[in-house]
Amino acid sequence: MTRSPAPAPAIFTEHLRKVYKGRAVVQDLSLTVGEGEVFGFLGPNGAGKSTTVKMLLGLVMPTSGEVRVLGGSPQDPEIRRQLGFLPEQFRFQNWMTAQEFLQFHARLAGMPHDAAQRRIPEVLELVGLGGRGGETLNGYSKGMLQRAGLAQAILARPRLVFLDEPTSALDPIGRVEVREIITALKAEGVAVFLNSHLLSEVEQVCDHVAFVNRGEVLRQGSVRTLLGAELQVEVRVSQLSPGLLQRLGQLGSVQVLEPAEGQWPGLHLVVPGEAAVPQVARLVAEAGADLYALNPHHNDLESLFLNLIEHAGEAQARPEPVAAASGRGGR
Ligand SMILES: Nc1ncnc2c1ncn2[C@@H]1O[C@H](COP(=O)(O)OP(=O)(O)OP(=O)(O)O)[C@@H](O)[C@H]1O
Repeated sequence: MTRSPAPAPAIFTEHLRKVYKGRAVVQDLSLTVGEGEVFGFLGPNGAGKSTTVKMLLGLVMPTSGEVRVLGGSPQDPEIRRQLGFLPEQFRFQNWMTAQEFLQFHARLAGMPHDAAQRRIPEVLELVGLGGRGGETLNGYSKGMLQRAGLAQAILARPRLVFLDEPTSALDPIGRVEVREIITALKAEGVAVFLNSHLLSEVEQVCDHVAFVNRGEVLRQGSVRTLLGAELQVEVRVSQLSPGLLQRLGQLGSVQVLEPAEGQWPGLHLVVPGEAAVPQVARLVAEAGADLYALNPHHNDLESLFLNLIEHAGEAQARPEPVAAASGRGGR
């Protein structure tokens, strides 16, 4: 019986750890990112995201633990050739035109000259710089530079791309375009490892996410599972009788809102799914009240993130102030 080997994940790490000056800035990091998956790596400033990316790219040696990208070592030039990287702070060769800059990176990536000549106008078009490739980079705006950086990252048709804050300098149109590029990469089977503080964007484009804080994964999973089917519903009515409150309480957890000048009495309900929404309307009508607002919305990554970080802060921060933390974790 022949057994075909399972395809290697795009990224695999186990118990990955990095210690700087006696302090573990990444600890016990175990991640798997599948081929063609868009993975969001999220955390507050200083959480260890860039250090992790550098270890995945083979630019920083882990203190301990295992890293495999595309089934091999990130130190292997054959593997590196298949990786793309857009760092947050790219140092551009400003005196070059965008075309020269991409030709330079094509040579670094070992692309044959003819293939590069065909590919460069294609990627310039893709990132919205079609017709601007002949201009020198020192005349580019911040957003144009970020687009040029993205063109560089996808130039050599990588199988895995690391994008560190790829939309930080872009206007809303540019952000939508980058999301479309990421979706197109995914459709071609390219895996994308995305660092971004723009959680609404991450939510739209990522399949899986991991939340990190102080070098540790707090939670990881598919966006769908993490956000769940649960709904938050804001309800405003002409009168909130104890009977109505009691019946609504049977649908889910209820929090009565503070009465405010000029606003109808209101409450927040957390219900298990959409089926509860028309039931709310029915119960209000049955109680003889008028319904002024019924606003259901799903949890979002931002509130999940804030919640996780807040709880992690409570658990982690108290006993060990940051300055004292330098003694912990070094092996
Ligand atoms: N070369 C280094 N030497 C010493 N400490 C370092 C080094 N690089 C990073 N650190 C420390 O490691 C911690 C994590 O830094 P890292 O840049 O990985 O965080 P980050 O999550 O990418 O932050 P940000 O969102 O602000 O970019 C920080 O406390 C940082 O000061």
